[in-house]
Amino acid sequence: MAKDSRKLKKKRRVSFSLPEAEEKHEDSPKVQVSIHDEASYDDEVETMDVEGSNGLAKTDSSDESSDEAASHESEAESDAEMTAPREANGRPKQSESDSESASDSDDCASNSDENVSSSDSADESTSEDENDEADTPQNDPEAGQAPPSVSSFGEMSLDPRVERAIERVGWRKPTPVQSAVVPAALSGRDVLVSAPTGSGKTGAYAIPIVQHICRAKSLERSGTKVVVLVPTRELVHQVTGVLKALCRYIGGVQVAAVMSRKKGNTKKNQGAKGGPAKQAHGQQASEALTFTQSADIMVGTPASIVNAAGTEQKSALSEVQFVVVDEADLVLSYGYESDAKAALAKIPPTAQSMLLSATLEADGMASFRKVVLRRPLTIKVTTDGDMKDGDPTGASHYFARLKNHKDRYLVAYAMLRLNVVCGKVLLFVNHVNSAFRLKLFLDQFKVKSAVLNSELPANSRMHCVSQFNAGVFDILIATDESKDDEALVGKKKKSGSKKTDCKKRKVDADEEFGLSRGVDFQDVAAVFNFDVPETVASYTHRAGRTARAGRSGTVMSLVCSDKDQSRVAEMGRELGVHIGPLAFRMDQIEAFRYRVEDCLRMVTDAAVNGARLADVQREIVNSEHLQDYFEDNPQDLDALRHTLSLAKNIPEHLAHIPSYLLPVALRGSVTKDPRGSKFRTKRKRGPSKRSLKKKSAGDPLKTFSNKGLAGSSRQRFQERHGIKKRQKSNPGQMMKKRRRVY
Ligand SMILES: Nc1ncnc2c1ncn2[C@@H]1O[C@H](COP(=O)(O)OP(=O)(O)OP(=O)(O)O)[C@@H](O)[C@H]1O
Repeated sequence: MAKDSRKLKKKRRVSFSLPEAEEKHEDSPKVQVSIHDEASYDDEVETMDVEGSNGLAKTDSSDESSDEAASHESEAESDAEMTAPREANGRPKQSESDSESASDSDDCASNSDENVSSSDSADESTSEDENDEADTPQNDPEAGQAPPSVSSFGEMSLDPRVERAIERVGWRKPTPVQSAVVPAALSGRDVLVSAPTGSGKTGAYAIPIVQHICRAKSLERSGTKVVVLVPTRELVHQVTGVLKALCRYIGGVQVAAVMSRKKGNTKKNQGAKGGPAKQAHGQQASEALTFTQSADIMVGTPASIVNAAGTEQKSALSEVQFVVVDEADLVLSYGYESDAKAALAKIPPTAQSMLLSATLEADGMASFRKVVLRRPLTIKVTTDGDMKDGDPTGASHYFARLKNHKDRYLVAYAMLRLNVVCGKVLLFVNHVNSAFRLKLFLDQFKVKSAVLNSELPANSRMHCVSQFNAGVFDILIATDESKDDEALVGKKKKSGSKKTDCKKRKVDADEEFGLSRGVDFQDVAAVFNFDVPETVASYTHRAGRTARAGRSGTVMSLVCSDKDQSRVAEMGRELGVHIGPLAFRMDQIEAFRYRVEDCLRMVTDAAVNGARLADVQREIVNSEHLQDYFEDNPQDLDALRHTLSLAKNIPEHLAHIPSYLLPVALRGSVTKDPRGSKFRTKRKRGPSKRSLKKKSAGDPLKTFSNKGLAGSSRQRFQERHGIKKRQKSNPGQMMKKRRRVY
């Protein structure tokens, strides 16, 4: 029967052309959205092709008049939509235990037996709550069908306040994933979404959530209505921000970032007060728990949601109607598993669910979707292979094969200090120590960078991300510790040892830390895998921090062994992405090896530990919690400040680069002042006439100065004002000239 139904799969293709203004990539790759409807008897697959890289803001509003009519029609119906979270066919989902008992027969979710069994439980539930029944879309005979995708926000029949908020956020057109997912979610269907990193998945679930809240508010329902589960605190903060922005015009909506204190994490969560997180949420970690009791929307990690739910029988989550699991493959597997299960168990089984990730194929997904979703619409956004190098995000992938680990620092020096790479750069390492080693190394060349790692309090981490996004500094070194666990766990999973997986996760410093997953770093020009990631998922999510929202970007992996190289190649194959060798001549930067290795020698283990300590001390000095203490004990504050000032004592001379060391290809591209600060951009205006005169009189061995980024504007300035490039006074050349003349 199941086989027969699979044969009935239909394919529909809809093409959208893209508005010129939004076009960011030169080539116009196709984004394919496929919708697989498990509830449909026909097991229908609907496929749409959308032109445009990453699909961001790239749909058009063709056939506007008919769309408008449809929109008005659906506006009239909208009151009857989006309220009670139910199955599309009007049947509530089975409870977890039910679903477990049914799971044997669930292997093929499209099988018709399952439809029948669900239908029985639906009848029971509808009689239980007649108010809900009146609001559900399930009375609509069409509700079981996959709703058609739309090409504009206007066609989504959204509340005008939500539309206004979307406009305010600056989203002009839905991304392909939003075009397909929002109507499906608004129709009351459970949805399983797989779409590339940076494709706008947050909006795809945030819009239906906010629309749902609008409706619930008008019915004056109290209690928490929506729960969003994410794996890390960074994402809690980010997603809360998006939801708050979309709720901007809806009065009295409370969006709570649930940042509970966890065993062993208390100090971290108590960290620096007054950072952006505090300003954004107005609550401290401990207070958030009380606040969330009445919040309409709760965003949290599985553990924090479990804490917030409390232990009483009628938990704070008993009224939840809508549950979203972002980064679902991670949240529903490995070390998060037990907390996620506990959190979902507290949510009524009738709640509508959405599961999303860029890497949904990961192990363990199949079993969890049975727990969370009932006959969902599976929406997958991919490219058709026309995309540059096959990467759905539009990033270019390279690897640089190096002889040894030290060479990575030489390459980092060339890339960052010699401006081979311009713009914001994200460097991923696998361990905290490696991160500080790299930072101390760059510090010596006065290249400004920051380290983000699990040792920092959550507020400080978020502050750091927002500073990076604001362009206060351009280079961020991120530890991607979570990937180790994933890799380890993945390996162990294969060998079937589940218990060790959970244990491994529990010994982590802050298991709710993670930067490669979901964090919306803005305008990252390049991602460097300074340490090669262990898993394909880790590679995908790291790479996904660049080339977001339709932009371009570069991903570069520094590989130092055959093993690393074959692992990177393997990852490329699995992802369907071409990871090519970087055309980079090491001999061109050999001249810097001596100073690079010299600096590396200075970055001893003691220095690394000192830097880690200094980081913590800085947090203490800035902590608002300790302000009272410092007022009573100023000598302690002075002592800490003194220690910190010593840590900054870095010799000046290495920041300068003698021009004779520079490879010819890079001459003119290196600035006097190292990159890394937004203040550097002041120099882009080019030198003044006075400084030009001064520099032109310099000797040939003088420190390389004020060229490169600034030099190009200098050239433009010179060309515009007819200033001739002065010949360098090379005594040897002068002699030749003289000989020629005489
Ligand atoms: N409709 C839209 N138009 C323009 N920009 C958008 C739209 N929707 C989302 N964006 C922007 O695209 C960027 C990426 O969005 P988002 O963080 O939701 O991606 P994602 O798919 O969740 O990525 P990841 O898998 O890494 O979590 C964000 O900066 C967001 O503001």
